[in-house]
Amino acid sequence: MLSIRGLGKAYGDHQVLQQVDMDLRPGSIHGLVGANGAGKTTLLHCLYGLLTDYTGQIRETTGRPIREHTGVLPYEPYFYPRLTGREYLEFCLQARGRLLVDFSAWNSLLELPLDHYAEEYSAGMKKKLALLALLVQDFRYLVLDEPFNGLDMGANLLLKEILLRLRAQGRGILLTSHILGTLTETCDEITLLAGGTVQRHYHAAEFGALTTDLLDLHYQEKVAHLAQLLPSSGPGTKV
Ligand SMILES: Nc1ncnc2c1ncn2[C@@H]1O[C@H](COP(=O)(O)OP(=O)(O)OP(=O)(O)O)[C@@H](O)[C@H]1O
Repeated sequence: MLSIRGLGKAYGDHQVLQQVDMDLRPGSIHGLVGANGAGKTTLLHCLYGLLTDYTGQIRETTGRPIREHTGVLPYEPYFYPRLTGREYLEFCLQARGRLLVDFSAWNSLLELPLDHYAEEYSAGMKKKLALLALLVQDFRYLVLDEPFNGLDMGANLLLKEILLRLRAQGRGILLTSHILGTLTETCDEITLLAGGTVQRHYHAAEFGALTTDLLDLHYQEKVAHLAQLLPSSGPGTKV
């Protein structure tokens, strides 16, 4: 299990995370939600070791090195210029000292033009390529930053199915998303980050409360304010 205890991270004077506790269990899908700027990506970067200047403790409870056993899907995957999709996949495997594999079976699902330059892919295709690089490797944990974002509807459904099957195989998956329905359909538990800390952990039976908690009083105040800015009987309203 990946265990996060008392995690704190600041950028200069800006304390983004404080006293965050969270677990990622093998064989489970854990969603991380929170408003823009709540610190979700920062938490994922601490977990994977892309950021190291944090306080608190992040460890794999059986002592496995986290990086070696964890695959990460960044929010905006980066691709080197002049590298085809296939070369990118080969690069990912070689960088981890893994044997090259045949990508065709997986790619028959994602249907990418692997011999074209990756930097020329559309945003959704880039996300699929970065996903493909994870799927052809055998990770115990997957950390996915907005994996559904940018994918077409078919790919979204397929990704949901892939995640459920990876979970059934015992993988632990941590993902962020702003699409509540997708999260509640796939996750076993969801953590809500607010004000830099965990506002609440929800188990599946409690997901109903999540919508209410997200659309809190603050949101109701904004809707009331919007009604003043855009009154229903505006200048263009026919009478
Ligand atoms: N490299 C950085 N330097 C300074 N501040 C940063 C840096 N990266 C993020 N931040 C700040 O940290 C806070 C949390 O950012 P983060 O990207 O973790 O949020 P998030 O929850 O992933 O947001 P979103 O839902 O918009 O993706 C924000 O206030 C952001 O401005």
